[in-house]
Amino acid sequence: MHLDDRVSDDFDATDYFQTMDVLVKYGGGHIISRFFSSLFQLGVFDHLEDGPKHYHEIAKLTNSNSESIYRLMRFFVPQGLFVEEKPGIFSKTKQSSLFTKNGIMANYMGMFVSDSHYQLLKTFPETIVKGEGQAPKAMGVASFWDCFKDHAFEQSFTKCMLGFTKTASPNILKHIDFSNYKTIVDIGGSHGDFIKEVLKLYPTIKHGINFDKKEVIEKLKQNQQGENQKLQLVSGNFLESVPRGDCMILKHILHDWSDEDSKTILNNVADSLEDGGHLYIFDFVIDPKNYNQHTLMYDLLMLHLFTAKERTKEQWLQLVQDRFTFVKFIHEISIGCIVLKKK
Ligand SMILES: C[S@@+](CC[C@H](N)C(=O)[O-])C[C@H]1O[C@@H](n2cnc3c(N)ncnc32)[C@H](O)[C@@H]1O
Repeated sequence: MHLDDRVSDDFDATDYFQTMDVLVKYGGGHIISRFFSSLFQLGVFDHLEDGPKHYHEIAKLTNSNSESIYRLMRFFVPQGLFVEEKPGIFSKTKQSSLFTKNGIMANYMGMFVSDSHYQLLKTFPETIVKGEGQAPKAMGVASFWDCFKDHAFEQSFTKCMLGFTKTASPNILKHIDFSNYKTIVDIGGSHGDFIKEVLKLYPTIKHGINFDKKEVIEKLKQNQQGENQKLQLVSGNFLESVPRGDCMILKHILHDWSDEDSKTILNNVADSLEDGGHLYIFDFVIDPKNYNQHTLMYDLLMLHLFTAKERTKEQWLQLVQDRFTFVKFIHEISIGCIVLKKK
């Protein structure tokens, strides 16, 4: 090796591990993803639910090689997925329970590690070159939402969103008081889980409307007989109109849409919002002084899927200013929350 081929002389152990971190996390993300999905496929998370177990027992239960399963589980201890309580004895954590076969994140996880998701990202470099999302091209559709014509896809997406909501709802409900509203409308409410939680917590709310695309609402109607009498399932297109209410929710909606389409949605919301009512937008807020990598990952995913984006505080304020007055950001809400009043 020539001397010039080496990194500089002050490249020390810290630099070495930082480089390896970058390599493993970004270059080798797919490697770790396969490790993780193996745990999921073998049902390792499920087997820890009823108490800590020695890896020999996990190996028996999953029909696996003892030493291999030990090494796989050990890999995820630093990530906080398991605790190795005593040598060879592993216990579950808050995180591992979410990834059991019926766990809240199981569907999300299933989608992330599926071959079709890998396929979907093959066109990502083209997205960057063109500045327009090429995921629909990789999926063979004109727009991502066309995939909903395939019921299996729609169901799997809806279950993913349910996982997202289940993890975010407790934090949202802790920081917002919905008690003064009469009619709450969840626009693009998908599975309807969020509005059901709100109705359960606030018996004074008279009416809840879960509004979404026809494909989503029809499926919900088939499965939800005899549920909450106050909950109405309404189908439609939020680019055309939305139902009336004094509390409007847009949760993980506007980050799927360009500024132009978002303004159309916001106009329709303003037209249907009762005087004195509020709009709650739940979407990430990019803080350039404190970047959050999770938010920035979704920003790129939104670009790839929808030619859309996550927004900074300033971008949000500019987007809503034609029809809404800014009330506040609720910073305690992990997924971001902007509260607005109609102008
Ligand atoms: C990213 S999901 C968010 C779901 C839900 N709000 C949540 O946070 O879990 C976007 C939702 O918007 C719905 N959607 C997409 N286009 C729509 C349209 N034109 N009219 C009504 N709903 C639409 C989708 O069916 C989907 O349920």
